[in-house]
Amino acid sequence: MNMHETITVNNYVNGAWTAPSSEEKSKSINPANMQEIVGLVPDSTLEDLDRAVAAAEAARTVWRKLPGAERGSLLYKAADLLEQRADDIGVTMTREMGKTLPEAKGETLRGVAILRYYAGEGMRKIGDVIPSTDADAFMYTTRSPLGVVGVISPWNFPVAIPIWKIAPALIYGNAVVWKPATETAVTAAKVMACFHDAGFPAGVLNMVVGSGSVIGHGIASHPGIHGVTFTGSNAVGKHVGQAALSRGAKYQLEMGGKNPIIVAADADLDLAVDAAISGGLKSTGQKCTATSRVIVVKDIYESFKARLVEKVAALKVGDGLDPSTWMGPCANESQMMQVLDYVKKGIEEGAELLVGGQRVEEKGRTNGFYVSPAVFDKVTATMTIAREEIFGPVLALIEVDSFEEAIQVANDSEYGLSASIYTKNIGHILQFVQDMEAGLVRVNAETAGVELQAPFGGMKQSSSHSREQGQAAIEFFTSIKTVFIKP
Ligand SMILES: NC(=O)C1=CN([C@@H]2O[C@H](COP(=O)(O)OP(=O)(O)OC[C@H]3O[C@@H](n4cnc5c(N)ncnc54)[C@H](OP(=O)(O)O)[C@@H]3O)[C@@H](O)[C@H]2O)C=CC1
Ligand SMILES: O=C(O)CCC(=O)C(=O)O
Repeated sequence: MNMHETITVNNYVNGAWTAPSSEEKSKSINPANMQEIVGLVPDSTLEDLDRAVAAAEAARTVWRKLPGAERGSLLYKAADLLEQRADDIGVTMTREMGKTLPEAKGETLRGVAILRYYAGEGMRKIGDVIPSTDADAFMYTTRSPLGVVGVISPWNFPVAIPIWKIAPALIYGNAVVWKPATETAVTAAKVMACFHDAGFPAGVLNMVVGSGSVIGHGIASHPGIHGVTFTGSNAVGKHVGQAALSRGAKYQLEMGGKNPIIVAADADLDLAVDAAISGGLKSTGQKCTATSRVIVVKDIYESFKARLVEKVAALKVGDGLDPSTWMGPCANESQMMQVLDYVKKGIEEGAELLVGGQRVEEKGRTNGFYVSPAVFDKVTATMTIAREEIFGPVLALIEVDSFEEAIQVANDSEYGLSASIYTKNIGHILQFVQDMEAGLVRVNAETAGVELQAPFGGMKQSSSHSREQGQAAIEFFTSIKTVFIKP
């Protein structure tokens, strides 16, 4: 396929690519070069959504009654196809939302591994035998799928996040209606094509592309959708949760983070600097698990800061398809403006910008949404850049007097998604693990980078307190049924 072909995206409903009922289309543009149109993306209507929900409703009973191993074999086929197409899908992702090609391809292969993991779930246990007080009775638990599940996914992991929602939904016997982020609808269509070519029965998985306010809201409020799983911003997540709750549907929300890395006095400084950079700036800081608060104990503050600034200043910003690029552009103009606004606010509130934080408009990069990675010094816990999710390449350095103060500052956030510490002190490690209010705590490792076989989710405002991925996913995508049988 020509790398610069403009792709027209359609919906996928009842086993077929389907033109939406509205002719309206928006352009998906390359954030590294806004003149390049990657795709034309439909603005579907509620009529399109209704068709997809009806198709899922019609398909769900036969799908649920298939043996888990048969559902799994289709997921294995989809995984093989995704693997075969990983180069093309990686390039499409980079062109559509800007992350570098190695990251985009790595994410696609992570999608393959997630599909294979959940394919295997079709052969694993779904219940327990529980002794009854009645000696003649047999009591056990089994699991029922929810029915039709709505998946609302964001643009920052356009392959991995939808797959870690769709794959468990399907393997546990649900039918799915998926609304991908408009920003990455072309990538989504290529993922959808893998499921289509794998031969899933019509109606089991449907994709409707359209705006969040129409199709996303439509999914959250649709009486034919029994469960909604969402990843994205806090404001939208809360709205989705409320809409689902008000009609008694199950919901799961994964939202923002303001993730801290604590650098203790005995940390290996080179490793800690690399972790702050990788955790905070890979994917242009556009991860919910991105490091954004770097909390450093005073003894080593100056030497950590000097090493960090030197390395950040040397990072190469550019088109993610260029192999020499370390960090790509922001995913779109509004993300870039959001980052620049936070930089401005940081300066206005008294933080000192040590490096970066500027729009990059040098030769060859005038057409993209490039921002140089930023490091702020003299950040206090009350400043906006220490409290709100920036979702961009900005690190806020916070100096503390002691390890105890570091933990207290790290917990001083409405979010609680991930947190990391660099130290060799076993006492501090144990205290960090115990006291840190976050769903994912990592010791001598960066804040980002979740493993597909482990539960993932946040505390406080970062999630609806449920967990995704690993075997934890079964809790959302099924209901427990307790069975009591007496002869
Ligand atoms: N935690 C995370 O992983 C993510 C966090 N974010 C945060 O959100 C900010 C904004 O990014 P943005 O893409 O706008 O995130 P949103 O929360 O708006 O988007 C996430 C998904 O929700 C959909 N959506 C939007 N509005 C509604 C609605 N009213 N009802 C139901 N669904 C809706 C979007 O559709 P559409 O694409 O059509 O808008 C998209 O599919 C980022 O700067 C970042 O702070 C963003 C992405 C991921
Ligand atoms: O850190 C990761 O690998 C996952 C991040 C994530 O889930 C997100 O940004 O939404």
